[in-house]
Amino acid sequence: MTSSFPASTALGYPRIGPDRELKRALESYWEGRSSRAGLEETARRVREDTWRRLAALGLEGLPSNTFSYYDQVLDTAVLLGAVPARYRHDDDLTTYFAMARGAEGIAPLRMTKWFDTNYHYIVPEIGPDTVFSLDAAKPLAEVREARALGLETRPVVVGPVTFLLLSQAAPGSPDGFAPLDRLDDAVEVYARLLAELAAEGVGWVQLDEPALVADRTAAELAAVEAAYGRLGRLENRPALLVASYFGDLGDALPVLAGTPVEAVGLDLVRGTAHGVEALAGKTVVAGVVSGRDVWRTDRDRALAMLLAVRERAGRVVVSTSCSLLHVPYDVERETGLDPALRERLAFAEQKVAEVADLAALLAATPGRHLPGHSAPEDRPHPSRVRAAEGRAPYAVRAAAQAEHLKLPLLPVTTIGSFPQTGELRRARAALAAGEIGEAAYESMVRAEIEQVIALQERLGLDVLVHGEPERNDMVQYFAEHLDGFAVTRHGWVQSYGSRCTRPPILHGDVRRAEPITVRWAEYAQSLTSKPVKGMLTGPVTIVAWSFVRDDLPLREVVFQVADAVREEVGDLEEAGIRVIQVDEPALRELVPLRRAEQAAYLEWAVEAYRWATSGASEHTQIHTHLCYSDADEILAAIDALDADVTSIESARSRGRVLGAVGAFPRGLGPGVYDIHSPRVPGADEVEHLLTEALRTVPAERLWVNPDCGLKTRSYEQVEAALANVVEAAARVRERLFRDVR
Ligand SMILES: CN1c2c(nc(N)[nH]c2=O)NC[C@@H]1CNc1ccc(C(=O)N[C@@H](CCC(=O)N[C@@H](CCC(=O)N[C@@H](CCC(=O)O)C(=O)O)C(=O)O)C(=O)O)cc1
Ligand SMILES: N[C@@H](CCS)C(=O)O
Ligand SMILES: [Zn+2]
Repeated sequence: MTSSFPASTALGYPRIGPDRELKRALESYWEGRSSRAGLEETARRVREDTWRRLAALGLEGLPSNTFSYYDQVLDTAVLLGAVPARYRHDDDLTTYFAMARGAEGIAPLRMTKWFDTNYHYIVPEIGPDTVFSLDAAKPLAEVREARALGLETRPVVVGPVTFLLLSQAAPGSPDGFAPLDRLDDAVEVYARLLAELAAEGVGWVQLDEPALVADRTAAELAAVEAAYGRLGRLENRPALLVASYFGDLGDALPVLAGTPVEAVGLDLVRGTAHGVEALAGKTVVAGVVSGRDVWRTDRDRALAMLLAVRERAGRVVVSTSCSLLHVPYDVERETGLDPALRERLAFAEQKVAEVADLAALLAATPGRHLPGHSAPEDRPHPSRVRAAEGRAPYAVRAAAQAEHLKLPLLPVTTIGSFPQTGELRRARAALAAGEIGEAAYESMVRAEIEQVIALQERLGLDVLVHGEPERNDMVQYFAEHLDGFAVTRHGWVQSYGSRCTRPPILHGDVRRAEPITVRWAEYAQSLTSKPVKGMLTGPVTIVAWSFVRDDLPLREVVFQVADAVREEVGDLEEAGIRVIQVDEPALRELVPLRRAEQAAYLEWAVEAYRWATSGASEHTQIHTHLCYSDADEILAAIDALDADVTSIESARSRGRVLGAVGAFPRGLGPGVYDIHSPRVPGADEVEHLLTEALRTVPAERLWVNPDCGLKTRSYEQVEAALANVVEAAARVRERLFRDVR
């Protein structure tokens, strides 16, 4: 049955296209500007180019089914037939995109973070009555497509345990039901998938199980044993690689070792080779080339690790630590980077070449340990954490701010960004290409600020924003204005669906040479007597959404950024800005996957935020904003940030969020407008949400705001939605006054 595993592989590859070809094809298809055939042709070309390139780079084991029109978890739900009835449509692609993006009158499935990355997956819904049925069309088609090019591939599918652990219970499921309860039924579909792939002549299949690198209960480990015991004992199946990544397998390693799977993938960058002896007799797919950073691999260190694993476990394959989905395509295109920096960098192409080189080196190294090299250890670092001298107590601040700002009850505000129009993005691209000058671009930004302020005054908002028109991205913009960062021209990484970011590269000591946002905030404030909220990205988020130097502990780097943010807060205050928001949407994202490490992280992350904001006077109102994450899990840390006002995503998961944060002791703005959907909420709906919020949040602490920034929406949607939000707040205020009288 088993052919031996090729000597080198990658667990997955980017799929948006080196020039974001898939993004453009998807958006054009969604907007009705192109046909399904056009989209399929772009997708086929992206896959073909990827396989050909990987083969040309010398990679032996090529992955397939790593392409996706939207998300690999959603693809797995389709593969298993787990499509909720409300999304079903005659056309399979219409069904698929309805789950991802919603359809007329139907909200999409929830979207959340993929482990501790900035990639977002679609959360499947599994209930006691979900009928699983195999739809193997996609993995089979990719195998055949590659074969037509003369290339054999290894289909990659999210494994059953991770799939079910990442799923949510379908609405109406009985209390106590968990999707993992359906393991046996799901595994039967995986069994049928393996049989179909075997019939197709597929030699190896990769089942991804990153959920196994987090703490797992005994019952969950038993599920791993049951699933891979059952799949391993199948008679007619391809050989199985169970791939773990983003950390150490820990207790799950001996469990997997006891199952009949042929290969186990280990992340040897974030994890260790601890316990690898247990895998003797299996193939270890050794992830020594990082899929999470952009640094060149230390060849000696990687080879030492490979030799140590070979000595202790036997068969070793050189691989990436995880899919390369999280890094850009090709550093060679970044001709604008300082050559000294570029030499230190490796994007997906360079990482694949490193894998192939290491495999050749390993094959040519007969010995065991490399003389002079032991398995690498972390270097000790001095720690430098600043203790923020706390601000005045909240009650004192609240009184000072009430006096200073004179805001109405239930103040209405937004999270910062207004729609980023095509015109603005095109102008920025033209500025970068030297087609227009700085002055022309800046006058466009100023005109946009004027319009955004005028719009908010017309609609009757209480705390205004300048709209962030000058920012390409809430992290990249700051990176472009701080020393210690480099930014790329083509380094796009998929964030969700067709949306991408270009994570900056934090390579040196971070320093703010001059104020960054002050002139825009000052200009906006000059146009209105209402308070304009200064808008900054917090230190944890700037670091979380960048590729970060690996020669300093993360907390050191975060504190360097916090210094810069603190200086900016001071300058905004000095310029007369009375409300300052410091966003930390990535606070949850960096929480370590293992519980034992979480408290220490949260402690320094909170301390960094407080350092960034605690220089502000008691009259200055500090806001923070969080989104894209389950705030309930880090509530104590959010509380400890000590911001005067916290806005939080909640329009879609109301009950859960309010249940958790309702008793928050300072200002709270649970989002009342789901900005991820093109839908415009009605005033009645917002009024209902506010009324509901008032059951747990006292009126004097309740704020009214959308879930997140408005940059992905159109002005048409935003104007209509904000008008309804203002109207709803006015109605509720009126009701509150009536009740008092
Ligand atoms: C809040 N979110 C963010 C995350 N990470 C970030 N780094 N930033 C975030 O805001 N993580 C969690 C969430 C994820 N959400 C999003 C939401 C939206 C996007 C998004 O819209 N991305 C844009 C790219 C944005 C950008 O940087 N644009 C540049 C480049 C403009 C451009 O592409 N120009 C074109 C020509 C113009 C044209 O024809 O339109 C070109 O150069 O070819 C800019 O504005 O200057 C996206 O389009 O994907 C991402 C994450
Ligand atoms: N101020 C940012 C936060 C997004 S999380 C925005 O409004 O887009
Ligand atoms: Zn947000």
